[in-house]
Amino acid sequence: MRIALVQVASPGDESVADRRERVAGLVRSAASADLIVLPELWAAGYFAFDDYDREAEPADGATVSGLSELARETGAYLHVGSFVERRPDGALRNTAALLDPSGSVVHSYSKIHVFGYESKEAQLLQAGNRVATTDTPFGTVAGTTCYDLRFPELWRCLVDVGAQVVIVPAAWPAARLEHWRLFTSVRAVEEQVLLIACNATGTQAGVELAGHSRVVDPWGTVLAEAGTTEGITWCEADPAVVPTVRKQFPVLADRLPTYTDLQGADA
Ligand SMILES: O=C(O)CCC(=O)C(=O)O
Repeated sequence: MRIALVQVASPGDESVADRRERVAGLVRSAASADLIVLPELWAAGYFAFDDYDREAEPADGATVSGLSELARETGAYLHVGSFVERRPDGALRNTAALLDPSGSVVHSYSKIHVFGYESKEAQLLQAGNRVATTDTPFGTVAGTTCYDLRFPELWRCLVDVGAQVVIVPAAWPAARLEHWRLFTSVRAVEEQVLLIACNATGTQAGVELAGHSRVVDPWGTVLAEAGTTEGITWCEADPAVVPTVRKQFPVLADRLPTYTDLQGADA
């Protein structure tokens, strides 16, 4: 499969309408991909906390409907990154969606671990509380978002529900680039998944984003890694690598049924 990671900058002096048009151009130039992936909250800008309420949209709002047309036009699976979703009850969430080539939403995920360190996300957004998978021609796909990378329990849960490919939109700061590299590699190896992570780049509200979008296979091979500029990073990946590695090195099968029994006194 041919993957296009579309690394986007969201400068504060650009209107959201202009950004949507610019990103549409980038997505069009990735039309030969089987899967196109965008970063976390690229339209509003992750660090533009004061704009979240104004830019919030319903699940079928400007981000999903605009990109749904582009999925049809390009004939690719298109991961919209994430957007500030206004739920029917008024709550706001950081929601990601995957569109199939007909433009239909086939997977959606609201970020479970909202981020509170030097971030207002945890104050402003409601945490999601569900994981799910969807079957695609390139395997069983699940999503998580950015900070979720730090929580192995969540990633194990994705494996338990059948994930083979995990798509991760992010707005990970440059200050912790080495953590980004470590976690994307470790989660791919630990969970034996094909991990496709698209990060934001540029500077937002004085915070420099790391870029370095990555694709890592279950053996830990980095199939692609972007630099820090905005644009498309291409990657060829063979989704069969997941069942192959899981069969040849069946570490997931060696998990104990439960680990809670290990706590406390020696038995
Ligand atoms: O965990 C980190 O260091 C970055 C997390 C983050 O920026 C996010 O979740 O948007």
